[in-house]
Amino acid sequence: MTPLTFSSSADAPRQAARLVARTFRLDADTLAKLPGGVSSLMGDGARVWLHPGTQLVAHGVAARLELPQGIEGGVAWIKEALASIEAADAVGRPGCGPVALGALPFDRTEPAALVVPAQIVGAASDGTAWVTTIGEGAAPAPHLERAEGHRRSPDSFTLRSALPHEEWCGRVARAVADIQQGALSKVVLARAVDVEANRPIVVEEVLRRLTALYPSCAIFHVDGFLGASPELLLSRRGRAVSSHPLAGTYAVSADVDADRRFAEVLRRSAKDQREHRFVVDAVAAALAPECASLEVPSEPSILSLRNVMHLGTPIHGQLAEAAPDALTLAARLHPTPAVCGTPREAAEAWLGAHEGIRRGLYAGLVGWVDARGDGDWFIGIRSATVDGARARMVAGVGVVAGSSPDAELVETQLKLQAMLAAIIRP
Ligand SMILES: C=C(O[C@H]1C=CC=C(C(=O)O)[C@@H]1O)C(=O)O
Repeated sequence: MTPLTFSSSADAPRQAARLVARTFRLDADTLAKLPGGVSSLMGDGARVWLHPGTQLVAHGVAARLELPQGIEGGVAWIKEALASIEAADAVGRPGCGPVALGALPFDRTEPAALVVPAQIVGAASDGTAWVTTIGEGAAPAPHLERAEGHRRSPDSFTLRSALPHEEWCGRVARAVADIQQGALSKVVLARAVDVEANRPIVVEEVLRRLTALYPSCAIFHVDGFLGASPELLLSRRGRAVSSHPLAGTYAVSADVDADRRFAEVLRRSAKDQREHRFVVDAVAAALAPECASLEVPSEPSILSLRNVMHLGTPIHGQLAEAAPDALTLAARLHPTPAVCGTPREAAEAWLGAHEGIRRGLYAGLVGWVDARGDGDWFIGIRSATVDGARARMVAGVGVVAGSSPDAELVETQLKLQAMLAAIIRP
């Protein structure tokens, strides 16, 4: 069946009213047939969202939600369109009922789309699991067969930096010089590495490795764009809102004592504190007008991953009564100085002139929103775009006064480890 297409126009809710959604709880017998949980159902074509809070594995498309003017053209209509779908929801958890899921580009004006999947199998952290199906006129019967079939992974790879190291370091030096001249205070410069394999990359396997290596992150896959993001841009559950901005990075070793010392170095680094503060201030300033209360710790804490540790500040608030949905709030925050820079317009202009890569979905928004306005949106970092036997991995670093080009190059290499370890298995 051809999916309905809604675009950011007044008739989206009328179109949505043609759809019917049904959500029911998965019983113990059904769950016993899925020993890996809902992730057992992710084949290569599935849209996947695996986070300790909420897991969603989606198949098919009931509707495409198009944003021809990008998120700049407005996203509030998406929640309204979801709310006008006729829904029978026997579970009532965040992520149940109609959901819009996907990835949105870094560039706010780039045309974008989300989908309302035809089927979503979901799970909450307490083990409650459900299936939602959506169709035109009637909700179809669910398909809960496990994805079978084994495809041979590639065993030969070539890797190439999109820019030679010296050239990329030259751009970091240029950014530092422009910052010293006062043109801007921070810019996040990204670097791409291209992979070519001898056989198509098996997306499902990459996702399984990411899940094993980065269990605290949001593991995602949407049409070849996949990754393990540690950075929560915005989560909304009823009136509760949270964000976890990250910036400031150090290597992680396998030695607990060494890591404790590294964490102390990172905490005391004036350069990293500055780089971090720009992000926290921007997130807090954008959220404050929507909140009845907002808690912003005065000092960052350490978020430790397998390859790197970051300075992170967990921000929590209670939204005002009329506050918008999760996606609208996330779109308002984007792009934060964790992925763009400060001031934002100057950083965007600098990147347009000097970065030399098309970011696409890298450092954009990835996540979901439901018909109540609840949702999770992470920043699409620690990610790659896979197309058959090719993949492009991208990693960026925050450049401020005092940044060293060589150290920033090493930092991109550390960050790239996340996707390298998941994709390159010769
Ligand atoms: C832009 C990226 O990371 C951001 C998130 C955490 C720490 C960062 C940093 O220390 O530069 C970046 O702001 C990336 O991984 O591509």
